[in-house]
Amino acid sequence: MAIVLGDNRYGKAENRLVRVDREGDEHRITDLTVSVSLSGDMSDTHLTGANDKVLATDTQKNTVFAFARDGIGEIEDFALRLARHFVSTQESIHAARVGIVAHPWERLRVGGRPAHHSFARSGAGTRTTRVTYDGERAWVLGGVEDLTVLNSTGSEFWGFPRDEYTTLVEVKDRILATAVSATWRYSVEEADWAHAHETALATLLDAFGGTHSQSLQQTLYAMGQAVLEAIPEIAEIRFSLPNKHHFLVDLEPFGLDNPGEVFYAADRPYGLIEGTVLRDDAPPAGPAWS
Ligand SMILES: O=c1[nH]c(=O)c2[nH]c(=O)[nH]c2[nH]1
Repeated sequence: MAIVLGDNRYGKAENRLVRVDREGDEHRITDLTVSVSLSGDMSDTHLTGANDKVLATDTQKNTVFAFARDGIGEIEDFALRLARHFVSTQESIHAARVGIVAHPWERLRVGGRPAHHSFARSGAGTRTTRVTYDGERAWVLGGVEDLTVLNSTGSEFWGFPRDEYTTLVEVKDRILATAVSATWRYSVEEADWAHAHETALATLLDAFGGTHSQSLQQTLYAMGQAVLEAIPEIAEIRFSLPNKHHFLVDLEPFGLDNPGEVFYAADRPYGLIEGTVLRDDAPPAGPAWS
């Protein structure tokens, strides 16, 4: 028996980067969390402690900030620039993964007008990307996290199996709420990323609101199908959807009825509905998800 080094990668995770772009008095904020992860010829550092092939994670962090000096642009492009840089400048680095989460800020209104330099953190979903580059080609993921949505009707759940442990009552009208985490895989290395993201987001929301749902699973598929139909450059989309249960409160002990108006919004446990929707002729994902 021999013991060998398996897969490994290393990098600087969660670099918090804020850039202010100024056009006269008017400012724009880009607020990112950037994670870098590199892999390659890293046997020596693990086996002998020789670090001559290890681009320090501190250098990786500095590179993120230095690259931001000349502008960030779309997060997908920023991630591509960084990933290509690490692989093309360091012989020992064979692959780079750069993940970015963009934290949204909304311009405040001050004195009834859009403020020049005042913002509030907005809560409507967080844009994400992850780029993997192997020296030859790049794989680009886009996505959204924490997009909390709710339908106050138009949702049913019934017809499920009943066994000795089943207490859930069948319903033809319920609240359906979730915090959408979706990650989609582009089949291209270049695109109008901003437009694709906006379209994906608008399509997701439209499908969520527009689907009369028999289950969150059905809504998941409807959202995925709509995104793939709307954006030819997206090959595959993966969802993680917590079912944010809203239970009708029993008001009978207080001598009151509850005609579907008062709910307890449960925190946990929650159903977790996960699934992938993809084109049957989708190109191979390569290392995109790994
Ligand atoms: O949309 C739903 N899917 C389920 O699988 C499920 N299971 C459950 O208890 N409630 C729900 N709702």
